[in-house]
Amino acid sequence: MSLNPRLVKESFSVIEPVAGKAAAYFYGRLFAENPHLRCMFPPGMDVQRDRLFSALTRIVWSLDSPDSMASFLGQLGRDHRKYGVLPEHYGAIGRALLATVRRFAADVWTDEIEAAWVAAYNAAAELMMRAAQEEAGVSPAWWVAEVVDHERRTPDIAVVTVRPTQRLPFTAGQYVSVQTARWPRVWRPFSIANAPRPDNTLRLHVRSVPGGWVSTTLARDTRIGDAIMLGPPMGTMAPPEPGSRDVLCVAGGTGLAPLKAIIEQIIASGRRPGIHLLYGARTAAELYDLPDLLRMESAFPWLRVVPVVSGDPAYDGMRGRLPEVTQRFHSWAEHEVYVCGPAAMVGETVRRLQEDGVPPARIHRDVTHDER
Ligand SMILES: NC(=O)C1=CN([C@@H]2O[C@H](COP(=O)(O)OP(=O)(O)OC[C@H]3O[C@@H](n4cnc5c(N)ncnc54)[C@H](OP(=O)(O)O)[C@@H]3O)[C@@H](O)[C@H]2O)C=CC1
Repeated sequence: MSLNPRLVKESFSVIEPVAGKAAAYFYGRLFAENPHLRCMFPPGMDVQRDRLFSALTRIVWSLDSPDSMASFLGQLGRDHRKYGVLPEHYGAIGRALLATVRRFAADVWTDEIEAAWVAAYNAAAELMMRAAQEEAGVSPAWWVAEVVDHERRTPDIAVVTVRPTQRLPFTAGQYVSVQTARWPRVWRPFSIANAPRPDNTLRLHVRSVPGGWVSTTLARDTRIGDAIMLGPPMGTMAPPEPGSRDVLCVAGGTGLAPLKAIIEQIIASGRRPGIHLLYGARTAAELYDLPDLLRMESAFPWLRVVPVVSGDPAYDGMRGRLPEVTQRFHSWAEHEVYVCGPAAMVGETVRRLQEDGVPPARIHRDVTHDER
C-alpha cells in the first residue's frame, strides 16, 4: 500500500483536539501490552506525552515532503538509540499507535484510513530504524561529558561548559538532550551555544525554570567535575550558505544560545556579512551574556549587538518588546533571519517579519525547548 498523506492528515485532525487523552491512552496501552518497555521511560510521563504528539504532528504534516520527513525521522531514529530502542520495539509501538488512532478517530475510521496509517507508520519506522542502524558502530548512542566550567550569571541562569569524553560532531545551531545523574531517564534539550571547537567543549545556557528537574539541577546543583550525559545533536537550524546575505538574529533570553553559535560560525568562516543581533531580556541584569557579546562585537566590526530591555522603563538603552523593536528598527526584507526565544515571542516576531516582506524561506527558527 502506498502512502496516502491526505487520509492520515484528515483522521489525525480529528485526534489533535484530544491529543492529551490520546497520548495517555497510547502509553497506557503500550505498557499494558509490553510491561518490559516501561523501564525505558522516565517515572513522570507528562513531557513524554507532549513529545509524542509534537513528533507525531510533525511527521503527519510532513508526509508529503519526503525530504524533510526523512531528515526529521533520521534524527529521531538516531536520538532514540539513547533510550535503548531496538528494531523489535517498533512493532509494539506501531500496534499501540494504531489502536490509539483507531479509537480516537472512530467516527471517521474506514479500512482505507487504517491502511493509510499502517503504510505511513511502516515508512516512518523504516526510516528511523535505518538511521539508527547506520549510526550504530559509528557513533555512541549517548556521550558522557564532564562539566569543566560552571558560571552562575544570574540567580537563575548558568552558562555550563562540558567536554564529552568522545568527539561529538555537530553543526552550529543544533541542540543536544541532556540527562543528569540525579534524574535518570529524564532528557531535556539545550542548544549548543558555540561553534564546534578544537577542544571538543560545548557550552549550554541554562535557565532554571520552576519545577524544571534538569534545568534546576544544571543551573544550581552542578559543579565542575560532575558528569552528565548528552544525546546526539539534533535540529536543522544552520548557518547561512556562503556568499549569502546580511544576517539578523533576534534572541529572547536564553534563546540566545543557538544564535551565538551561528554568529561564531559565521565569524570563523572568514566571511564578512553584516550581522545584527537584537538581544532581549526583561531587565539589564538579565542580559546574562552581554559582556561576552560585546567582546565579540569589538573583535568583529561587522557585528552589531543591540541589547533590548522590555521591563525596565529606566533602562538607558533600547527599550521595548523584541517583536516591535525588530519591526521598527530597520527593514530586514533582504536579510537572512534567525529568531529564537520564548515561543510567543518567536511567533510574533516571525509574523511581523513576514508582514514586512521577509520570505518564510529566509526565516530560521529553532524548535522551542519549553519543556525543561
Ligand atoms: N537555553 C537554550 O538552549 C534555549 C532556549 N530556548 C527557549 O528560549 C526561551 C528563553 O526563555 P527565557 O530565557 O526564560 O526568556 P524570558 O522569558 O526571560 O524572555 C526573554 C525576552 O523575550 C521577551 N518575551 C517573552 N515573551 C514574549 C512575548 N510573548 N512577546 C514578546 N516578547 C516576549 C521578554 O520580554 P517580556 O516578557 O517583557 O515581554 C524578554 O525580553 C525559552 O522558551 C527556551 O525554551 C530556545 C532555544 C535554546
